[in-house]
Amino acid sequence: MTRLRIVVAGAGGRMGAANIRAVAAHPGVELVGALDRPGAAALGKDAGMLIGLETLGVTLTDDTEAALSGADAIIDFTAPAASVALAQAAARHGLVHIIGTTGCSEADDAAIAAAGAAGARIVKSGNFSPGVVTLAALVEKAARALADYDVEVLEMHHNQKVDAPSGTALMLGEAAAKGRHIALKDHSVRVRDGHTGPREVGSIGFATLRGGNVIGDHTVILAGASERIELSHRAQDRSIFANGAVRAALWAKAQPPGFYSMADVLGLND
Ligand SMILES: NC(=O)C1=CN([C@@H]2O[C@H](COP(=O)(O)OP(=O)(O)OC[C@H]3O[C@@H](n4cnc5c(N)ncnc54)[C@H](OP(=O)(O)O)[C@@H]3O)[C@@H](O)[C@H]2O)C=CC1
Ligand SMILES: O=C(O)C1=N[C@H](C(=O)O)C[C@H](O)C1
Repeated sequence: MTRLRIVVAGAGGRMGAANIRAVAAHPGVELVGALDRPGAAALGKDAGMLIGLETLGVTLTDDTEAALSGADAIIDFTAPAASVALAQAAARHGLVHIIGTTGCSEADDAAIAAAGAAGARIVKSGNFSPGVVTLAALVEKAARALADYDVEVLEMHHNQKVDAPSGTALMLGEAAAKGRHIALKDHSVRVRDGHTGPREVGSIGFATLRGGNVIGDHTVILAGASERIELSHRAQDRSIFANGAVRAALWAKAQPPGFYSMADVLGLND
């Protein structure tokens, strides 16, 4: 059987290493390219060296067009501007584009969705762990069933994370909002400081913690008058995200061009 030919973008980053490792270990895919930004320290190195393996024969480059020639799919955990540019390249080349990048603006998301309409097969998720995607489905149900409970989303990540709230926290907030048939953007409280007054009824609150090397902890609290439900996920290794991304790439190859979620990959929307 032909293997899916994958380019890892952001190859010199934390998730880049996890993605190279996951691609190298999966029998159904092969690494054919490794991209990083112009000027990145890892350019010119072999991708295998970044993960302490033998050489893989793939050198990190900043030449997107060269890296994508002969590829079927991009796994991209980078930064919003890079993901928008790669989505447009994926549309031009008719590629699968798996996007884990968080912190995208509404305009970034619109440009990425447009690339899906223009020929790319895009799967974008704030979290590629099947456990988190399942948690989101549970949160949606709980928020619907406990319609008058206060929903708060708490997240903690390592001290190098640059965006807040995390993509996962926003995904869980969206799930709660969906359960309540409301738009998250009209009901979210992303920061509290000073004399805030009492909590607004029906709002969905976010709290962000940063420290150490925490990979990613998320808890959704549903607080009622006399009880509190807490739905939590703790990531113990970045391989859960990388393996989910490889799974999404293999799934997306068999789909028509478009914009998909990890819930689609897991069949939760069937
Ligand atoms: N959806 C999910 O399941 C997960 C999502 N993430 C998200 O993935 C993203 C990356 O996380 P992480 O690996 O920890 O971050 P890192 O900073 O370790 O890695 C990001 C990589 O992307 C590169 N990069 C940055 N800007 C550009 C650009 N404009 N063009 C090309 N490459 C670029 C960086 O290069 P340089 O270092 O040289 O700047 C670096 O190699 C974040 O948005 C994070 O939130 C993380 C884990 C799971
Ligand atoms: O930046 C990270 O590290 C992570 N980012 C994603 C997010 O923003 O939710 C996923 C995971 O929690 C790790």
